[in-house]
Amino acid sequence: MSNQTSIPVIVNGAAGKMGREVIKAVAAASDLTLMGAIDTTPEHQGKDAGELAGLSEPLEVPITNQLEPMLAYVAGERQMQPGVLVDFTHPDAVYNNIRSAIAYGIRPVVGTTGLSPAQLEELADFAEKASTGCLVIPNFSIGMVLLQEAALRASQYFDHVEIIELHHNQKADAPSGTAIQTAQLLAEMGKTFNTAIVEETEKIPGARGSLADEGIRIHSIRLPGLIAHQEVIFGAAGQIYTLRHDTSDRACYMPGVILAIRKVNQLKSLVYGLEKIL
Ligand SMILES: NC(=O)C1=CN([C@@H]2O[C@H](COP(=O)(O)OP(=O)(O)OC[C@H]3O[C@@H](n4cnc5c(N)ncnc54)[C@H](OP(=O)(O)O)[C@@H]3O)[C@@H](O)[C@H]2O)C=CC1
Ligand SMILES: O=C(O)C1=N[C@H](C(=O)O)C[C@H](O)C1
Repeated sequence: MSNQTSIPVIVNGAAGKMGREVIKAVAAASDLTLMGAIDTTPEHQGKDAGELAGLSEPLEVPITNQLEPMLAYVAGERQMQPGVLVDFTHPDAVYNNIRSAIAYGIRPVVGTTGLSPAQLEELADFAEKASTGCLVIPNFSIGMVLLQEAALRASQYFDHVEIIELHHNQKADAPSGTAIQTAQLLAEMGKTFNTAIVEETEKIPGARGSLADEGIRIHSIRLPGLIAHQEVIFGAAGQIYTLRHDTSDRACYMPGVILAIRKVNQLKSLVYGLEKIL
């Protein structure tokens, strides 16, 4: 692959659980070039990103905490395609990371969850004005897209639905970005779910989970031993219809991440959700 057709990629959160998977996936893709590996963890500064990710050979890309200089460096690289920032960091950091990338003309591919609706709106405005593509994808696995499609079909026939999301206990945000997106998609079907037939009293606050739009409830479970799992449970007289997705390895997200890196340069604004680019 010549430099002109190669896409330069910066991975932010490169020392994290997802970042390490992304480093391996980018290294294995012949049309992508890993230019930078950013992470704020002090003990990983200067380590080779490939070795940290478990590759047998070093990639000669050291982990650094210098995001802005790296964005500037890749933005100045005229012999390659426009650069892409893949972000798997932390809900507190992701908004500023996306703004910085767009300001440098680097296209963000964002897996980090926890952006508020107001932040997403602001970022969409910012990307639009800069005419820069940006992908925000709450879940990169094809299985989740299919689950959500099935849930939308089921919601045409069922008026009662609750979501349970189950994750490892290192997760910072709740509910998960995926559960929020699933509830949003269902709420957009134009009906109200779960009309109460009794007056409920929560004896312990939170017992009935969180209430999203259109009456949809989300329950969040955090336990060691879990990775990422979601159930959408529909109920009607005499029947229960359950949709479930289980993640057993973070490799499941990588085809979606690589597709997003390849597609984001064709966009001129912010796009939310993997289903929009399949
Ligand atoms: N969209 C999707 O399909 C998926 C999304 N996710 C989301 O991705 C995010 C990351 O998940 P995961 O990899 O499991 O988390 P990890 O905590 O394992 O990794 C995050 C890494 O980012 C580092 N970091 C934190 N803040 C910054 C910052 N400001 N700049 C650079 N690096 C930073 C962390 O360092 P330190 O630990 O020292 O803070 C850590 O090394 C979460 O929001 C998660 O919900 C996860 C899986 C799939
Ligand atoms: O933190 C995680 O692990 C995951 N986060 C994303 C989310 O919040 O939906 C995607 C997936 O569930 C894994």
